[in-house]
Amino acid sequence: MKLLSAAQIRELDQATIREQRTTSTELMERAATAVAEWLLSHYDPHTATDVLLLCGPGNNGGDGLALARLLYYAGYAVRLALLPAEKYSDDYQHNHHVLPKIIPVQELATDALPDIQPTTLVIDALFGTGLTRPLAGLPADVVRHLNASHARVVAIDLPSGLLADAPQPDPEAPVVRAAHTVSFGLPKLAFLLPQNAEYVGEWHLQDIRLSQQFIDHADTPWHFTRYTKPQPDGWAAPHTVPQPELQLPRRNKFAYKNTFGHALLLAGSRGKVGAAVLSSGACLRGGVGLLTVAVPGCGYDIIQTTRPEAMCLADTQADFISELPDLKPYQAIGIGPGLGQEEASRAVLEKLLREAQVPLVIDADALNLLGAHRELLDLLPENTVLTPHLGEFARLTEKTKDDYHRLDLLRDFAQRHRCIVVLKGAYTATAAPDGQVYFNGTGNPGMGTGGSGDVLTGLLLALRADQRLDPLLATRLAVLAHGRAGDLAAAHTGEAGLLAGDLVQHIGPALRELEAGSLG
Ligand SMILES: NC(=O)C1=CN([C@@H]2O[C@H](COP(=O)(O)OP(=O)(O)OC[C@H]3O[C@@H](n4cnc5c(N)ncnc54)[C@H](OP(=O)(O)O)[C@@H]3O)[C@@H](O)[C@H]2O)[C@@H](O)CC1
Ligand SMILES: Nc1ncnc2c1ncn2[C@@H]1O[C@H](COP(=O)(O)OP(=O)(O)O)[C@@H](O)[C@H]1O
Ligand SMILES: [K+]
Repeated sequence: MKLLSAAQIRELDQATIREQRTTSTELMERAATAVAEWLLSHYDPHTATDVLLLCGPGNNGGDGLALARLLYYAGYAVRLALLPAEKYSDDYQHNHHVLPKIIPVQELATDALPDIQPTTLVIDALFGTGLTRPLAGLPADVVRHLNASHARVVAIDLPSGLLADAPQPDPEAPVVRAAHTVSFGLPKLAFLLPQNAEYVGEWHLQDIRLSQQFIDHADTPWHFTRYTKPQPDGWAAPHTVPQPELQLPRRNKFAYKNTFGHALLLAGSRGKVGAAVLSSGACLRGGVGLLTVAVPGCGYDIIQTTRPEAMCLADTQADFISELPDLKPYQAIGIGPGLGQEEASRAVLEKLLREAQVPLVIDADALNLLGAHRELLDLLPENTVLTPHLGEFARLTEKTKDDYHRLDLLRDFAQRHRCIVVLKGAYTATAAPDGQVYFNGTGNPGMGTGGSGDVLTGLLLALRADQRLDPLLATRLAVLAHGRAGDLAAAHTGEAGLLAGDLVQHIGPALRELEAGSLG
């Protein structure tokens, strides 16, 4: 699904109204109803006995007013605190007019801030996508007061004070710290960045039937991929995004192992042969036709014992890789997990970049070697896949000012070097050579454990060797399936107990789901 800018979201609202011959008032009612439904399924009116709605003067505040009415009729004890302003949006005024008179309303002032107890459920409807400047004066006082209360906050659309698509111009200005953000239709770029996690909390999307036609035609470099469980009868909600062609093709009855390719993995050094074990396991479970693992001498027996399905080439050096095998047999080559940064291994990497005629996957120490020898970047063959985590990415580029700056660097790097960069993290961002960026919605914090990245490299290598998949599809599928394997594994082990080896065990089921699954 696409991520749109604040300006595009405003146009989307207008397009929806035009296309569906509805009114902005009706659209606001849909939005408020969607939030009310979410609240009803998360907070029982009998236990949420004090619900305070903070409303600003625009349509976000209008959502809050409409929601107050709906919650009142649903049996919640609601009260309102309104920001005074010179002008209010039309729909705000409408919803103010139709508010049941019985709901207590307070006008906010610096010396009249609302009573907020830790047990109060606060709905933040101060500002949404219409924020034009950092919060100051009374709105800032209200937000500071709210944040100091430690009450549970549910933000409508966006935590107030946060921009949907850009860094905060004034880092000192306050932003609401929400436990939950309930947003409409599409996620916002701001939700996916670690620097905003403390404000956004958990985010949730509610469908309000925004114009699919507008979304389909909207121009944006940002995309979000999540896994949604297929409905039993193949039914998909009408206003989820059209199903992108992000499925693993089923295996043809007469497919032979050549179809799935012969991969070469160069991995491991003394003390880090485990990385080669994990990565090769993932490659095999990823469905590769044949796998050869090149390891230093010390890794030979280990690979032969733990991965009988793979062939193994032992380097003449015992502790690190110093030789590049003959590349002719292979359809894809991966290098990096546990490699170490010996000069001889750097030379192998350079030779590989100069000689390889097939897809490459570059990870871990191979990335660190590229960072330390930037002249090698000019040798990267087109569509090479690089899989840095944040630290490796900083070594490849520069120290970043904030998450938005990092995204700029990411797009720039992929475009300049004509390669695919998988920037790993909670919402792994895959940048394509054309500057498009795909955030991944699968995975969990249990995957923050040694070896998880090695597993991704192996899986990616398998899908890059698969002759049926193009480079970007293979990469996006691998990232999606890797996270999904993490989610399936965590269902058994819990997040804390998750090991990278568990990811390997769940790659098969994750890929099987993607064969039949639907994605949005
Ligand atoms: N459109 C639709 O049909 C639908 C929209 N929906 C909802 O509308 C929301 C967007 O509404 P919106 O565009 O009215 O903007 P909103 O976030 O309420 O803020 C604008 C107001 O705040 C003011 N203001 C801004 N910055 C300020 C500051 N720092 N300090 C003080 N004031 C500041 C600004 O005043 P001004 O800048 O003119 O001074 C203006 O009065 C969106 O997030 C979603 O919740 C849903 O109902 C679905 C249907
Ligand atoms: N909080 C999280 N949510 C989702 N995925 C995560 C999270 N933390 C880590 N991961 C995933 O786990 C993997 C960790 O990779 P990496 O940092 O290279 O680990 P290692 O070097 O130990 O193999 C990446 O694919 C990353 O996206
Ligand atoms: K808000």
